[in-house]
Amino acid sequence: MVVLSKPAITQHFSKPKHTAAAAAAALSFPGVPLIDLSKPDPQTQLVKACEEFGFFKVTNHGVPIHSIRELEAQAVKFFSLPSSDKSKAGPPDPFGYGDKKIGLNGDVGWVEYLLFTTNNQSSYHKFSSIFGEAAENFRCVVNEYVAAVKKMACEILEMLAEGLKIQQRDAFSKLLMDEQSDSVFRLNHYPPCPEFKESNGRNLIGFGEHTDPQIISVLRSNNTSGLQISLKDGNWISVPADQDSFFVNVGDSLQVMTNGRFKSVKHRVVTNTSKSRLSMIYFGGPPLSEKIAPLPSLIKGEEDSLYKEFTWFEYKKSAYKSRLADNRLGLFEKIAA
Ligand SMILES: C=C1C[C@]23C[C@@]1(O)CC[C@H]2[C@@]12CC[C@H](O)[C@@](C)(C(=O)O1)[C@H]2[C@@H]3C(=O)O
Ligand SMILES: O=C(O)CCC(=O)C(=O)O
Ligand SMILES: [Fe+2]
Repeated sequence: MVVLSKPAITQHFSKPKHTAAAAAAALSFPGVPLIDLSKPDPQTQLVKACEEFGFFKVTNHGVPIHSIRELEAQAVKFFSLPSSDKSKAGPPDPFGYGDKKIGLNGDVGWVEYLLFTTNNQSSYHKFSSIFGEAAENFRCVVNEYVAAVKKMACEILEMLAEGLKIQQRDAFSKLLMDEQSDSVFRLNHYPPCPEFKESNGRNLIGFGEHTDPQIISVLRSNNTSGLQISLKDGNWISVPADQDSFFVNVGDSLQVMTNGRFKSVKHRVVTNTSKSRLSMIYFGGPPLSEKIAPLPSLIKGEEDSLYKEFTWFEYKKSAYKSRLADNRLGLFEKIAA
């Protein structure tokens, strides 16, 4: 277990709402779709999971265990440093170390984090002042992990294209494979939050509800729970932690490219009262100049495109002006006649 020092509570954090309806929904939920990548033909299962939940869990993923362990060790080492050292790797503008403040528009969470680009290494400069020569080691460990997770993400995207009967198998994966792919890597550390244990049994928000803007997100965490997803009826479901598996989210861009057939899942993280949560997320995005629009083969019969075409640059620019919980795709939806 990762046990790191906890920061003082200095700000007001919202609390997730718990209702009887949410408890009932949790009881009827069949569980997070589980896809074993070593089994033949997971295409149909993958498509179904993306349509129903926009979220699934993957086992037999092929990401080397040593790569996961080394990255976790580096992350624990970094987040254990004194705040005065960690803040030298900030601010997250948009890459670097951040503490409690998420984005630029007033969102806060019980979380500290590191954000990196994956296609240019400039986000590592801030590290050299803290880690010295070890910064190079940190960079190698992150690069090795990201390469392995990106490979898995591309394989999943190719199976999804096959499952959707898209002629071009790499219609989605080529965007992540592109040298200019605007992908992001994030390490999140949620310190335990015991101060509120007695208040009313509820946990605070670690990372507020949102959808991910990119094509696909691949998340791995330690064995501390906290991640929740929103079902279509709006009820929240806790995702049991599993440090040996990966969790995959459909992002807004994939929802658009599939003309709304796949759902960009709303998710959030609640804090744990006694254990710290450490998560590592790869957000696979397209090049900035890429035009995002529904693939023609996915617009059925008389159906119209639900979205106006936009470039990833345009989407990102508007996303970074939004609050976490905003419906970022709203601006790009076509108004039904
Ligand atoms: C409040 C914000 C943080 C965020 C940029 C934004 O303005 C809206 C989207 C947020 C999000 C969510 C998914 C990823 O964690 C992230 C890196 C991304 O691409 O979009 C974050 C952004 C962030 O933390 O900078
Ligand atoms: O840390 C987690 O488990 C999820 C965080 C998340 O959704 C994000 O960083 O976009
Ligand atoms: Fe997210």
